[in-house]
Amino acid sequence: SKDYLDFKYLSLSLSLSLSLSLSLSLLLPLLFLQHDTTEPGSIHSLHLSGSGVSVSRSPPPSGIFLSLCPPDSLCPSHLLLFFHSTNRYSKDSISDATEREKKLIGARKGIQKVKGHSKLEALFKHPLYNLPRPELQDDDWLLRVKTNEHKSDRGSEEEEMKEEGYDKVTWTSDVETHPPWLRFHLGISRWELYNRKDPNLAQLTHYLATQRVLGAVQKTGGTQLKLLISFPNYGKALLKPMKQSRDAETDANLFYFSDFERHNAEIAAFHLDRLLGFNRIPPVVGRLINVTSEIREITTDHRLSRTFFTSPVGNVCFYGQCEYYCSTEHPVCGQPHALEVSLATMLPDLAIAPRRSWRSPWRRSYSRSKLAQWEKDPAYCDTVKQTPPYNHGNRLLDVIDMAVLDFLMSNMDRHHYETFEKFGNETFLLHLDNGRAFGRHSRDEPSILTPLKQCCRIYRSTLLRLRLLSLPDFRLSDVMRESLVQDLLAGVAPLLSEPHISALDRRLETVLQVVQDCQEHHTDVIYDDLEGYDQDYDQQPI
Ligand SMILES: Nc1ncnc2c1ncn2[C@@H]1O[C@H](COP(=O)(O)OP(=O)(O)OP(=O)(O)O)[C@@H](O)[C@H]1O
Ligand SMILES: [Mn+2]
Repeated sequence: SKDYLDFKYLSLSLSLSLSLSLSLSLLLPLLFLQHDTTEPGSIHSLHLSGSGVSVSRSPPPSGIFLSLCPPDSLCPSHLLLFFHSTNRYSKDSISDATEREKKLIGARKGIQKVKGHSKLEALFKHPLYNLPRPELQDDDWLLRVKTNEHKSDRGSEEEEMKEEGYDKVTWTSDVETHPPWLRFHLGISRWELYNRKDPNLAQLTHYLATQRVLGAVQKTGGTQLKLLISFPNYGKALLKPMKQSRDAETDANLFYFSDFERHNAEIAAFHLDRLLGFNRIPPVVGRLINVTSEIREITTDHRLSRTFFTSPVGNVCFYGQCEYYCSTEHPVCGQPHALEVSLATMLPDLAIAPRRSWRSPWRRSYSRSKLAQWEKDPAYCDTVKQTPPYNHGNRLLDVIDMAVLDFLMSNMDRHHYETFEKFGNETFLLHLDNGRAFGRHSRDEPSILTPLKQCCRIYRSTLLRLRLLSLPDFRLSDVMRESLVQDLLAGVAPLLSEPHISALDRRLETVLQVVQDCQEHHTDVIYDDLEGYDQDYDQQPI
């Protein structure tokens, strides 16, 4: 029997408008097949076709993946095909982890014992966090392993596969066979980046926090230093280093576009987004990295390695090459080797799952002197409402969700957001790049809420969850504290200082107040996305 992997957009996004034969002759010398022949199910053929690449192999289909390496990755060629036969993500991966990490895991277990009256658990049990999900069709998944194609030439083999359970469900939810990052990719749908209840999420964060670092190179794109880290089993993560102490508040005279990126903001943003019920930020974990053994000694990136030096007090430092803050004056330093970093799960490669980047209508001017249009025109939302894609569907409401998230964490740097091209305009918005959040706790930035204030529109489900989070039993600051403690790095130091955590409650009150003010002056403020569900969510015991 045969299984087909078929990534529709492959040839398109590779810009291989060349003929098939030309593509074949160009690509084949570049192919590196990495296949563990001790595992069952060897590959017996490979097809390049107009619609992409498909692979057929003998059963059981315990795992095949095809990956295209970005230009700035460690791949030895432009195109790599990886074939995961099975379970190379070994369960004893912890044994790879350092002693230090083991200690951290110990610390985390200690924390888990305090369960029983967990506000976080109570929150996630609430019906508002367990809404019926729309049934997903084939094209609602970002990546699908096609098993029903070529049905006619399969015949009885197809039946056989079904009997043995090798249907789509097996491919996408069999937690045993794929490494966690791959299961994460296969779980991305039109409406959310991950399912909060998917047990793979914990495995994915554990994987990021403990797997051996195989490679570290600078990631191009963006303005500040970040590294692309690679792990065994081809997992990858985006690393942002710690640059300033936890308690440092951003200088009030610095413009938002001059602010440093914060590793803990990336981590905290992931937790906050999940607590709001959005699930639109790729999982991010904190980790201590040894800058010498896990970056300097293994990197193949000379532009990076030549920026290493030892500071006057004997710490190993580097600064890399980038537009902002990549100089001797702004070093990233270990103590003497250990450095706190954030590691964000990488989304599927752009060649497999292209994304579209959208300029935010409420983007700041990124100028010291100019105001943006939205700052000058109180009726700005009327213009936005008439402009595609905001004139149709839920896009405006999604931007308002994003503004609420950004206001709570005081992120002024949301110049763009992204969507997966495959899903067109009917899809969730990715909230990437949160490094400039949580800069100041003593001040709120009201202008971040402008989309909500000017449009006076919000999803009912979002509003109800915000109200829930303002109640003592689910208080946002408390669930945030509890959620952040799950990160291994919390064993080193709390990921957010208390003033940042309590600022969340204050800002949440402001959001609710803005909605109330809207309701006093407008009808139609609340968009009822819960219509048709039989439960009365307002009446839930709280
Ligand atoms: N988890 C991720 N997986 C894949 N790509 C990502 C991920 N996070 C960010 N990116 C991509 O990398 C680019 C740069 O990342 P990021 O925006 O965090 O860096 P930055 O230096 O802050 O950028 P900028 O200066 O433009 O704000 C983003 O535009 C995004 O497309
Ligand atoms: Mn940024």
